[in-house]
Amino acid sequence: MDVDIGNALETRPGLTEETLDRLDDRVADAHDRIARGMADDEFGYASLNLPETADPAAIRAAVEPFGEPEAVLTVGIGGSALGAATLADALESDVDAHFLDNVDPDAVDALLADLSLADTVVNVVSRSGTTAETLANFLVVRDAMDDAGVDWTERTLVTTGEEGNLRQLAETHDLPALDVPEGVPGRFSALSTVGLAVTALQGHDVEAVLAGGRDGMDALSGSLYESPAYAYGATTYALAERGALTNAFMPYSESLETFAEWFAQLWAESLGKDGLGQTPARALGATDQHSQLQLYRAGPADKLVTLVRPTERADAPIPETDLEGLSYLGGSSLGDLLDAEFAATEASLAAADVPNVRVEIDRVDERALGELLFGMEAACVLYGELASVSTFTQPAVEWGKKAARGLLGGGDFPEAEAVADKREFRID
Ligand SMILES: O=P(O)(O)OC[C@H]1O[C@H](O)[C@H](O)[C@@H](O)[C@@H]1O
Repeated sequence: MDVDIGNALETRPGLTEETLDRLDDRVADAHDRIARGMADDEFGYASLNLPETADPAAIRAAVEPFGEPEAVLTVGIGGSALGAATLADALESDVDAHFLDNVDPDAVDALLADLSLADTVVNVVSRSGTTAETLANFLVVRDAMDDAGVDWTERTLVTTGEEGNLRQLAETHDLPALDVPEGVPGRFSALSTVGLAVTALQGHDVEAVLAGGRDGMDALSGSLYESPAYAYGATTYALAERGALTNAFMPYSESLETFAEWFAQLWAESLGKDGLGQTPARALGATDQHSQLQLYRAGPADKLVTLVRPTERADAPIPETDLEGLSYLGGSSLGDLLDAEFAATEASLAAADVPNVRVEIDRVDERALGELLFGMEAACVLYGELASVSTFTQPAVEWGKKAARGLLGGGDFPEAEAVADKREFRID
């Protein structure tokens, strides 16, 4: 993973080389703290050890009994879905990957109506083993399997923590089960059993993903000038301090569209604390050049744009044409066009003094994705250290979870009482 922060210098807001030098002293201290946390396998920091601690053989052994399925249906939400979805949407496979990460009845119905459940592995994932959406969806899927005459105990893989409803279910029915590693919050679990079981079921190279993560580990050092991940974390932090409160994350590859969704959870849930944080906005190049870019270039000077791309990709020629005015396209390729769009967006933002950072990987493959996922996690942890926030907790999300559970009669949660305080001011 390469990071180019040149277009974050002398912009509005922006950094100077002196700012970066001063920041670099703080990066050294933050790196020491991170390295200590990793060495002690402290909660959260342990996630950065996953490229070395994850066990690909255990993952392969757990998926082996399922043979070569037609599809894998993951039932999970947030960090229990987005890491696997990022890898699945980036890498091509003959095994379709579907994700039930919402409880919209129409969407659930439509997905189940289209699936041949007899040829599908159901991969139910929840770190806590208690998340209402995941368990409700699983009960619906299990019922659908019964209705289709499929023995659900034969077609279900469980990935969960030591306790919780899901662990009990796995034990009661002797289901194949993988453990969520200790000390790893959901949004940092892509490079573990949580993210990689689907990768294995789809026939991808799990070892290569982890090798990419190790490339990222090897690249960490006590200076932002030597570590692309830290350069990204330090730059985004310093820009946020100076008013760049939105980070528009814009991959120039459809295969990385879900990666932007994964990034959004990582950035929002980890860094949105104590009145601080940077709002992740999801965009896609070149599509959003024709919509959101207007705001990014000419709206309030409170943003930075992160432009992500693979430097090598498959290409498709644009046929020659005698259509008037279009000869400049003929003989070129869609890849050339996308690269020109990328360069044009970068230049257009820079010309308007909008800070932007370029993140590049060689190509979209297992190894580069492993490095990219690890790199963004390390960037996020560094940002959290610099901002002194509690990167690995999510109390605001938990609040809502408790309120919803209380409303459904799932326990006595004072948070649920706040629902009655809703102010009304209706206009009919
Ligand atoms: O894996 P689970 O325990 O089911 O949690 C799934 C998601 O639930 C919560 O909303 C947390 O804030 C997320 O960080 C987590 O990824």
